[in-house]
Amino acid sequence: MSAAPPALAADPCDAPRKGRGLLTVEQAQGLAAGLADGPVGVETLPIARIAGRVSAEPVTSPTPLPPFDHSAMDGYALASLGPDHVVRGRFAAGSRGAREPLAPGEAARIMTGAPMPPGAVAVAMQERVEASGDRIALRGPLEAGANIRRRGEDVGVGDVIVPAGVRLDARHVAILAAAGVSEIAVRRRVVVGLMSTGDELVRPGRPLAPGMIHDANRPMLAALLGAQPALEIVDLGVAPDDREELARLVADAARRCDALVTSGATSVGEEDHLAAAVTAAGGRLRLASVAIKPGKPVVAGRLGGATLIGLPGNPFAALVAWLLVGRVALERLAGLPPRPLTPLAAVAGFSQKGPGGRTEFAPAKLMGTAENGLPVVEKLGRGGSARLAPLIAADGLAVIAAGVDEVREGDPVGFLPFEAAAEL
Ligand SMILES: Nc1nc2c(c(=O)[nH]1)N[C@H]1C(S)=C(S)[C@@H](COP(=O)(O)OP(=O)(O)OC[C@H]3O[C@@H](n4cnc5c(N)ncnc54)[C@H](O)[C@@H]3O)O[C@H]1N2
Ligand code: MOO
Repeated sequence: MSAAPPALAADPCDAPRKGRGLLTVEQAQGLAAGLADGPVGVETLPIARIAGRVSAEPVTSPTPLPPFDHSAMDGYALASLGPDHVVRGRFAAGSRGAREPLAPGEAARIMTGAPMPPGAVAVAMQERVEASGDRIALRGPLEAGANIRRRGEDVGVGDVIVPAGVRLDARHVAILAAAGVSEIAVRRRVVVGLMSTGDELVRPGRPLAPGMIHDANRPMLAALLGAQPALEIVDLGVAPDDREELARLVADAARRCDALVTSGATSVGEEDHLAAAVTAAGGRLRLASVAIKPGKPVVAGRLGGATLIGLPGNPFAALVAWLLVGRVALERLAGLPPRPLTPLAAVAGFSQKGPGGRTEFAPAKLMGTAENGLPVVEKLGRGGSARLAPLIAADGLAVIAAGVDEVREGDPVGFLPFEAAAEL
């Protein structure tokens, strides 16, 4: 976990802007999280449908696990630790167990998972026993308690088996099922509206007139977010570069969504109408310049009950701004604790001048291991926030810290694997 985000004004939109300076990533994350309206509501789901959702409350176990003392091995339950025993009785998993205790010198045939008969002090694996008729001899010494799993040794009654605010996966389903819990309270899906802005944008599949390009950002974000069960995606299409129409569209979207993620129109051009449109629709926002390269211009705001995140139009810039800043708002809405993306320590397999005041993110591949044991990162492509091809061969992003003057081969850099960024 990185340091806590800086304290925010009651309404982060009112937070003072420090001159024309860039926000650090942590400040921008604090802004995005502060704008989100707290976690969404709660619903109860059967455990078969909770994978990928977020737990809303701690779940305690109504039962001890294991529920009774039982054998961890196929073998013999022994009433004493001496070498020789007479075998009396047989217990398989699912058997109700014995009423009469074993007496010293007695043993019972027992299978893995069967309840321990009263009077038994250990289980000998059958491989460690010489059996002849109804008598067995141990091949070696055995400690008291050997191969017995005790009632409650894994989970006690009332122990928290699933904390609140975790993304649920197969592990959680397993422990809930084992404890006999069939349904739990989870956060409802966060409804996320995706909108691209720009008169030049055409849906993929349609032909391009002169000056037009295909919309890449909305399909990219839909793929990134649509795969997450904690989210419900609403495709809001492409909005034109028209202030009034954009204001109407964002106002309508804010009524239907918990979060509205747009791309384009964040910058200073004459057709960059997002800020004015949100304001005209009655929203509040902060135009932030974040110290990341690419992805610097980000709009964060609130419109009605919705959190608004406006990403830059260039697709690679939109991706980086999403991963570093926008994602944090959805984490908060989903009821997850902040999970900063922490780059892995690596060394540069390249040389370049430093990125100046912004932390640089570049498509990159891991290429072997340096003498110091750290992975070597090779940058791909020649940079550029509009280029997508270098991402295809990349395994993740090279991270070059703001303020570094020059990077030489072997210098420390960060590496952010794509897998680490795939979820909220
Ligand atoms: N004078 C300045 N110009 C620019 C600045 C600046 O500081 N001063 N910042 C540059 C940076 S950095 C970025 S990033 C972009 C951000 O621009 P916008 O967010 O306003 O985005 P647009 O102008 O609408 O588009 C930029 C670029 O991206 C293409 N685009 C937009 N949406 C999509 C989409 N859904 N799929 C694919 N491509 C998209 C658009 O056609 C433009 O080529 O501003 C710089 N300018
Ligand atoms: O930083 Mo812009 O976000 O370079 O493309």
